[in-house]
Amino acid sequence: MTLIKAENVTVRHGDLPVLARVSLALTAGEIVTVVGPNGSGKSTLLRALLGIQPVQEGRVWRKPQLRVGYVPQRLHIDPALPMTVRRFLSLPRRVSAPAAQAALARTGVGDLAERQMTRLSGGQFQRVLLARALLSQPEILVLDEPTQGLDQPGIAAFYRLIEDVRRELGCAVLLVSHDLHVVMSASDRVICLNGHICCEGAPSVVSNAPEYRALFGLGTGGALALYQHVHDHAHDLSAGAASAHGHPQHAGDHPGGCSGGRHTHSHPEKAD
Ligand SMILES: Nc1ncnc2c1ncn2[C@@H]1O[C@H](COP(=O)(O)OP(=O)(O)OP(=O)(O)O)[C@@H](O)[C@H]1O
Repeated sequence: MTLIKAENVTVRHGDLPVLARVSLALTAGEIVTVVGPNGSGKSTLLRALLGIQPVQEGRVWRKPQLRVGYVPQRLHIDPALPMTVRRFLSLPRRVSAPAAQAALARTGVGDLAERQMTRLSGGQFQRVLLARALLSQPEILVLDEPTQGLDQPGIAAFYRLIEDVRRELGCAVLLVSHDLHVVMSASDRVICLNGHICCEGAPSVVSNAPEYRALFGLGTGGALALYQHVHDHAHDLSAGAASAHGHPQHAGDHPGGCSGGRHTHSHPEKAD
């Protein structure tokens, strides 16, 4: 079932073109990650899909009465304003104590209900935000860089939590992330954005796409190999062998950036 669909969406901030003719569809239950350089329009895309960012061209369709849990990229809590975690969960809508406690327990911070928001660590803060997003029983969780500021173990733990939540609730997850190697292990689908969709598809396909490599380089490709490359086949390095792995959708006629250049089928090895 399709939850959100964008067709040829173009967004400008004033004169600045930010998104050009972006089309995508999000399906129930899938984990989709948007990757791309700083300023490539990731947050703008999420906001456009949620209907909080006007689009200049194209259209966005959302399933009627779609329940969304959204964690924005930035959430400023005034340090001068005392606010417990429990109270934070009741903003803007009041929730019952058992519902709040269940959400906190689900995200692993059940003991923090009375803690001041400003006293939380980065990882605890993100888990509280996720707990708040879960209160609406979302059909889709939309998370904008949910692991910013976390260390590597914290990032990995957070992604495991998201996968658990997805499995239990059956919700879709759309997230923006710069944690490329974790993204590749945890996503069903990756969308590589740079003002337009450069490439998209299964992680194994995108990480080998020239457009992706043009943006993120081969260094990341090496790290990705640890996660996603199951080496269960013999290599035929002759011309044309590349097609055996499938290639992502290309959106080759977009303006600005993401030129893939020459396509060589580089093939990272599994480190075993
Ligand atoms: N409200 C706004 N008004 C004007 N320009 C904006 C606004 N929001 C974003 N922009 C510009 O739009 C472009 C895309 O911003 P966006 O936040 O969507 O990128 P991003 O890919 O999420 O970046 P990052 O990875 O740094 O978070 C940037 O050039 C940004 O400066």
